[in-house]
Amino acid sequence: MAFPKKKLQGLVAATITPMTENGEINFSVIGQYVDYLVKEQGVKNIFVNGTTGEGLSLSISERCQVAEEWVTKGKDKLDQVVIHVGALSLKESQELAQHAAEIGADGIAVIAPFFLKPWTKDILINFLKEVAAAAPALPFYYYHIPALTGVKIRAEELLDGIQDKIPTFQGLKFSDTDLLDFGQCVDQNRQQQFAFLFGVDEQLLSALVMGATGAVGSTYNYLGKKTNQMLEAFERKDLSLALNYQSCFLIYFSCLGFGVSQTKAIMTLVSGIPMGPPRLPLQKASREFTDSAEAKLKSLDFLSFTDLKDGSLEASS
Ligand SMILES: CC(=O)N[C@@H]([C@@H](O)[C@H](O)[C@H](O)CO)[C@@H](O)CC(=O)C(=O)O
Repeated sequence: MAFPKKKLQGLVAATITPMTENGEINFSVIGQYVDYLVKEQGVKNIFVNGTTGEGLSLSISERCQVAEEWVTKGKDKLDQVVIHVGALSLKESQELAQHAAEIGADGIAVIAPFFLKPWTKDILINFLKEVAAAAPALPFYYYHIPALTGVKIRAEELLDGIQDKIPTFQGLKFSDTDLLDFGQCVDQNRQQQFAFLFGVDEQLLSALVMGATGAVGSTYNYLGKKTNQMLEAFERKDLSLALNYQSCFLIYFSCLGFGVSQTKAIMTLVSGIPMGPPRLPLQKASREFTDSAEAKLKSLDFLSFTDLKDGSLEASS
């Protein structure tokens, strides 16, 4: 096994899947999207076909095509492309994992199956192990998102001895607000070189304090540059500056809303790249939402939003 590649750390954008107004995938803007992330947001790692990417709402063939497009367009531009391959069917998950390996992805991630659910740690591990075995040369990440899967097995419990069962296990994507569970994951695995990637963007600063080594999230598509400034402030131990950032994020952006539909609308406004509507059962963000988001972003003078270096995150207008 050619492990480890470079450890996955820093910001990882959970990519949106751009769609046309007819609900087809709009592959034509993915190249532009890669350039936007790298050049405008300073984000060089991506997480494809996850929650934000509506991975579970795409067909298997679409998921493969989307993964392939990101890997192809990201070549020599992105550092790491991790593909989410979780599915209700073990066979489909394995197929996606194999495909990710064939196209040269840098890692795979899997959520717990959420219809017929694994009720114990051992059952969940067995499922994950079978998926990981389909791509034995790829780093494997467990994607913990209990609010959406309904699988409440604590991540700390799952991680206990996981590498004995899944030798390719490289880290955890933790999309939950239980910072005690997250902190225990970090604390009890200090000897391992696992990646601890936090997935609740509005709580990232708290997770950094608990030992997060990186973050995966939807907002890094359009707030990557600002969040990188927060990471730098944290690194320099300038906590008041870092806190300024996180508070600003909460005050100014929480009111816009963070669902996939809203994320698509905000990303379209901020990047100028059309993300289109989400696929059913999600609904397109309302006109009222888009208008008020646009007004809000303008009032914040978003793109020239006061930089962290002056210690203030007040809107510049
Ligand atoms: C439930 C959800 O979508 N959570 C997002 C967050 O980035 C979330 O959008 C953000 O914290 C704002 O609430 C990520 O954890 C999901 C994610 O990384 C993904 O798209 O796979």
